[in-house]
Amino acid sequence: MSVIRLSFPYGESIQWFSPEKIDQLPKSPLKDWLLSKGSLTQKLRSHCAEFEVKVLGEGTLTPFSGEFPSQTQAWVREVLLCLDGIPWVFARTLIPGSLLQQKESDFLTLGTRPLGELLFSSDEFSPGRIEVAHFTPCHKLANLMHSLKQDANHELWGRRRYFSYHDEELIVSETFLPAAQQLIKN
Ligand SMILES: C=C(O[C@@H]1C=C(C(=O)O)C=C[C@H]1O)C(=O)O
Repeated sequence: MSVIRLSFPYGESIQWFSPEKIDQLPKSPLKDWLLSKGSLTQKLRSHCAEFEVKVLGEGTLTPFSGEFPSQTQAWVREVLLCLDGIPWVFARTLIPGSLLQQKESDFLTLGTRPLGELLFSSDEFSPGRIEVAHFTPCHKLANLMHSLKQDANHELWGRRRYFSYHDEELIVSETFLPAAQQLIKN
């Protein structure tokens, strides 16, 4: 894992669309996973005996252009969500400094606890709109797939959710890795 941490951040600039703008969403059940409103952590936990959050890295970075237009810097957390040792989801969360300051200890001490436990444990955060992306990973995300022995040429489906906290907003993107897409299909 330490080698993997060296390449943080893995995220890449992706084109996100609101679901109704995508003419070909995947069939269910993958479509249901992409559009599900509750905690992804909870959903994932019900599909495995052992759930683990592997933190790839955290830090203050410049968002990609178009990723968080109102922010020049954001606190970024990238993790792998693993089910029975198999990485199912690459998640990338962006939190603006103004929100981080208000909940600093919560976010900075998360460690390997899932972010969902924080976002869904109180009504302080409200889940908002969902966007969807369909892409083939390139650069470091492709290398990460390769290091995880998953097909780096496999087209991936991801979703991006906005959570509001008073008048602030954070963004959580979750990409379903090839292993997950295979297992969800069955
Ligand atoms: C937002 C949630 O938290 C999950 C956990 C994350 C983390 O620990 O960084 C990131 C994305 C989510 O899949 C959720 O459970 O829905």
